[in-house]
Amino acid sequence: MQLTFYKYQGTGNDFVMIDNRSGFFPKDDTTLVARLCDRRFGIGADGLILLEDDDQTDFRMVYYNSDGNTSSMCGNGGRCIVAFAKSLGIVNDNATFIAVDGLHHAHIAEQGMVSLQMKDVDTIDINAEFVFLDTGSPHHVQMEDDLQNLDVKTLGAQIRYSDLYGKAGSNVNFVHQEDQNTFSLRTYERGVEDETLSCGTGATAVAIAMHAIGRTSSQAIDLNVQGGRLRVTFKQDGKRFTEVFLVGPAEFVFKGTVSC
Ligand SMILES: N[C@@H](CCC[C@H](N)C(=O)O)C(=O)O
Repeated sequence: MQLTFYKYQGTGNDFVMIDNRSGFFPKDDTTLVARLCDRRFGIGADGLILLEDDDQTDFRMVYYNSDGNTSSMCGNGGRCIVAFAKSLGIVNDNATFIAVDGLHHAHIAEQGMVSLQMKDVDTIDINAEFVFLDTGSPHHVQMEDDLQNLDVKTLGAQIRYSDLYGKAGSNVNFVHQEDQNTFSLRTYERGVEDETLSCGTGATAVAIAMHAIGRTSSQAIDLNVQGGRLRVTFKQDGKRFTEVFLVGPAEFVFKGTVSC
């Protein structure tokens, strides 16, 4: 089969995008997805995303990690698929789509910045050493003094596979506070099993966690990730975080065909 694909990236979190409105893609072929995402034997990406038709919304997002398995929500991928849908003429500057964690609204602003509404968060597990919360995907968040010299792959894997998270595992974020409303983070991603240059649900989790533990009182938080900068805004209603938006760039890289 000759497969046409589009490569997108959002702050360095990169994705193979496929227009599957015709339903041609073999969705259960884990080996194929993993091979397409492989950086040596395939196109190379942190994940693969199918854009599909949906009856109620503009489109459906189906997300796979680079290990070939479908997973929970991908925030950067959600921003990238909105840019992809616009390039296909499916949406203009506003989009509504369905993903594994439910309905999402998004807006494309000037210079291609995509603002994506994330799910509300009302359960935050605060511990002495870390915070755990689900922003569409599960995230462990812990503070670090020396973020730049941290062995994120080794430490992240230890936490991801620890008894804390059992079989399901978790994504793991290491955070350093820069100023009142700016944090730097590095993320180990489940399903990629490595550090990625950015994780959108991770940045969202860090922003909400830092507010929840009193590190900031701001409701507009800047996040330095390895591949750029993201912003997360939200409203707080008691223990519930609502109107959560993840904002950042989403860029087309190249289009190609591959035989598979
Ligand atoms: N890169 C993503 C997160 C993708 C899902 C994650 N790897 C998981 O399986 O939990 C993002 O931008 O949110």
